[in-house]
Amino acid sequence: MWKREKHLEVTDNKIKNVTSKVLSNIWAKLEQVSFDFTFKNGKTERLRHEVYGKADGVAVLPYNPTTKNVVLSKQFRIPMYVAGVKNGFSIEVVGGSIDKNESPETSVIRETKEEIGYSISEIEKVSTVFLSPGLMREQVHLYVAKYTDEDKVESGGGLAEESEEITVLETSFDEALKMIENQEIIDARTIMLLYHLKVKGSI
Ligand SMILES: Nc1nc2c(ncn2[C@@H]2O[C@H](COP(=O)(O)OP(=O)(O)O[C@H]3O[C@H](CO)[C@@H](O)[C@H](O)[C@@H]3O)[C@@H](O)[C@H]2O)c(=O)[nH]1
Ligand SMILES: [Mg+2]
Repeated sequence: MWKREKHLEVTDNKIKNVTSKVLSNIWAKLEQVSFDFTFKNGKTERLRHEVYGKADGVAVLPYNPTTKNVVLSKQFRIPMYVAGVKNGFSIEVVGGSIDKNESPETSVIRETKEEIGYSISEIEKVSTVFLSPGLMREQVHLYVAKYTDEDKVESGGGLAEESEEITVLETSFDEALKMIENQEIIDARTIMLLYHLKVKGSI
């Protein structure tokens, strides 16, 4: 199982007496964490902060170096809708929450088949990132993966039993980059992975 090396030495003397109270635990857990924080001037204060999260997540950008295409997905995102953005429809990389007892790699392969119908095997790790460090404890493992047309084995579209309705969107890499510039793509994971391919010159 993936584990980030913890840098406890940095915070050892600054943070003490960490306690947590669960405020809500329906889909994910919302905790109120209390802790003693010692400021640079030596003063210590008891602080409280809300932290939200479920499991960690994965996201993957499949790319085809021969056709210079990438495969994205389009789906309704209620948090975006509530924020008043783009009618709530978001163009994104494949991704989701890691199931219990699943490795990030197995999760990437499962989500790719469920959401866009591709069977991928050559996955390449890019990074593990926090998307909203002031709110979320979730860490998202980011990947890119080469695919060919032969890897399309199912229609995709997401799981009906999870009320998912996903449109598969195969598009040229250049077109995807333009969609970042014109704000059609505003999901951070998607922007990171498209720019990763560009910087590395992988496509
Ligand atoms: N987030 C969320 N999802 C819910 C809820 N109730 C049901 N779901 C359903 O659970 C499924 C989750 O699908 P995934 O593919 O696993 O996740 P995702 O929504 O694509 O991924 C996003 O949310 C994950 C947490 O749920 C994150 O781990 C991931 O990084 C990303 O932000 C979706 O069909 C979603 O509608 C809820 O209260 N909250
Ligand atoms: Mg998903």
